[in-house]
Amino acid sequence: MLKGAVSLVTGGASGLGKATVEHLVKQGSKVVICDLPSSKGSELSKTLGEDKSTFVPVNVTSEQDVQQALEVTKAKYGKLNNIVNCAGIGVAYKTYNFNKNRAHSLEDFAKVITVNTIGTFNVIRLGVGLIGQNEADKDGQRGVVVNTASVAAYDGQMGQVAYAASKGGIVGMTLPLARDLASQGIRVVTIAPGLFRTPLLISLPEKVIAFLEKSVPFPSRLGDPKEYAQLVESVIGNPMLNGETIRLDGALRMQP
Ligand SMILES: CC(=O)CC(=O)SCCNC(=O)CCNC(=O)[C@H](O)C(C)(C)COP(=O)(O)OP(=O)(O)OC[C@H]1O[C@@H](n2cnc3c(N)ncnc32)[C@H](O)[C@@H]1OP(=O)(O)O
Ligand SMILES: NC(=O)C1=CN([C@@H]2O[C@H](COP(=O)(O)OP(=O)(O)OC[C@H]3O[C@@H](n4cnc5c(N)ncnc54)[C@H](O)[C@@H]3O)[C@@H](O)[C@H]2O)C=CC1
Repeated sequence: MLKGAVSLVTGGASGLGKATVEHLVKQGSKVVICDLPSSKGSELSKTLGEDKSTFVPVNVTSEQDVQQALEVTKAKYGKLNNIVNCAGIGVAYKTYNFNKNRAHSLEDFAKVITVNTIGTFNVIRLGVGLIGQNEADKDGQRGVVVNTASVAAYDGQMGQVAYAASKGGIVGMTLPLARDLASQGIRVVTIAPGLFRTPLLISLPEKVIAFLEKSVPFPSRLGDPKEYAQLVESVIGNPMLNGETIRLDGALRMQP
């Protein structure tokens, strides 16, 4: 399924995106790594081999950047089969800080929605144009889009109002996207990870990580980003998975 395929991974220079890039390359896909210019995407591509992977500096919120990445994809590999949206950010502020009489800044809220929700949609709306040019396989399929939400879309903790809203937006757009793109044989599936050992997660205070880790019923540990990449492969490989969000969380339900 992945042998000979071409995949574009946003946020591909770190954490879940990086593990996905490495896994897809191992399975025989060419991969376009899209991440911020400041990221380590270029080094990653060199390590994996520049024939198998290409880094394109991309801010997912920019139409021009995403178009540029699609042009590079077409010029270098001739087609696009899969998009995996991993780029994302978070902030941790309560809705109102009653100690300082200060409301959550609207700028912070908007920033998270812009990168996580609008950025994800921006990449999909432009990228499916290229996927749609593929010849359909015998099942009528032309390609697959995999998004990354979070369990915070369902049980966001205090201080996660912006992040949870941004991820809820991704969960909410999954079915209408799948419906919009069905006529072209493009599937859309979202993964809602629990807690994975990535630079984003380990930037939380150690105490918080230890508490969160213990709250995962089984296995009671942080997930390995490779386990996320393994699910991406399964989603791409299973033609009946569509329009759905899958929790990947060891049965975690986060506490308030
Ligand atoms: C990554 C994934 O996808 C998976 C996950 O979800 S993993 C789970 C991640 N969970 C989180 O990140 C939890 C986020 N929440 C928190 O960290 C905390 O609830 C919190 C920091 C937001 C508040 O902590 P707290 O100690 O209960 O609140 P509080 O004492 O009111 O605020 C602590 C500090 O937060 C900041 N703060 C809180 N509310 C704020 C606001 N509305 N505006 C600006 N700053 C604020 C301030 O710096 C404040 O310090 P001061 O009191 O000195 O001003
Ligand atoms: N680590 C975890 O436990 C969980 C992570 N997630 C989600 O998984 C995704 C990946 O997260 P991690 O790998 O943990 O984080 P990470 O911080 O390791 O990687 C995120 C990558 O996205 C890139 N990025 C950020 N803003 C961007 C933008 N505007 N344009 C292009 N690239 C941008 C960053 O440069 C970084 O390389 C995020 O969407 C995150 O919200 C969801 C649930 C749990």
